[in-house]
Amino acid sequence: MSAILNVADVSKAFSGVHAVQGTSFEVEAGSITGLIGPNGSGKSTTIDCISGFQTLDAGRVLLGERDITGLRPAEIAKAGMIRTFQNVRVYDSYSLLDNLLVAGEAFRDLNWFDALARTPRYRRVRDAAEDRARGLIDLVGLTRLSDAPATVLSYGQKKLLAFAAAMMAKPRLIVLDEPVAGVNPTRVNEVADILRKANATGISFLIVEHNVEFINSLCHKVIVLEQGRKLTEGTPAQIRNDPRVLEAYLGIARPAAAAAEAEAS
Ligand SMILES: Nc1ncnc2c1ncn2[C@@H]1O[C@H](COP(=O)(O)OP(=O)(O)OP(=O)(O)O)[C@@H](O)[C@H]1O
Repeated sequence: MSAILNVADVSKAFSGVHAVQGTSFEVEAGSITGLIGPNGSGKSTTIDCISGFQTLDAGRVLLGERDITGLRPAEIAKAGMIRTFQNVRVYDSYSLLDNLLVAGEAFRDLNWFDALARTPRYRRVRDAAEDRARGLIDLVGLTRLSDAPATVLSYGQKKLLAFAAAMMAKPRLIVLDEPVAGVNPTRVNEVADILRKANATGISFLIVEHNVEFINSLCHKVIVLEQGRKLTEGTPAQIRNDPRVLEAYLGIARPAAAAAEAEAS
């Protein structure tokens, strides 16, 4: 399988704090990959560096074949990678539909005359964008609210809207920052199903999340960070049974035999 994202030896420090130290990993095309680790292990800084919201001190980031190191977030988004934020960003006074039309920059290539005169070109662009937006609103299960202002949505629903907005631009890779943090636990499986459906349309995902159960149920591969470095990576089953991961999370001393076995692997 080829990589949609290749992160090579990325480092970032903040006035002496080594938030990320020589981290390398890949996201395979078509996969859902999880990025986990204890508080302060460098997850947010890593995805900030990948998506252009932080400059790298060292390292390289490839999106498919393209070197995106040092590009600005808007350029990276144009190249096909969209990143969402833990704090949801939606326009409360806009309808769900308008939120998606704005996010998808549906009218970017139209001039003022097209818009003012409602030219056939304008109508074509608008209809295509609206069809896509309505499809995505269906995908996230908010159909009955499409024309309501986003302010009526619950926090979890706003996260789903932000996710639909990220999909508007037809990205190849979406980086999700804690998609189920603060979401009602009864709704977490629904979010997982929505992400699986989106993944089935060909979009790859890199997901930062504290909810390890959610990550294990969803991801093909999981990368574990600890103190700014990659501790390990593997399938959810491998990660679940890795004593080093348990130790990183709980800070517990591992039995000598298990530690030796983990180091030998
Ligand atoms: N802007 C900043 N200025 C100074 N230090 C920072 C900054 N951003 C992150 N750090 C530090 O870098 C380290 C990694 O932080 P980061 O937020 O990337 O970890 P995280 O794994 O995302 O944590 P959490 O799970 O708590 O969100 C921490 O020690 C943090 O205090």
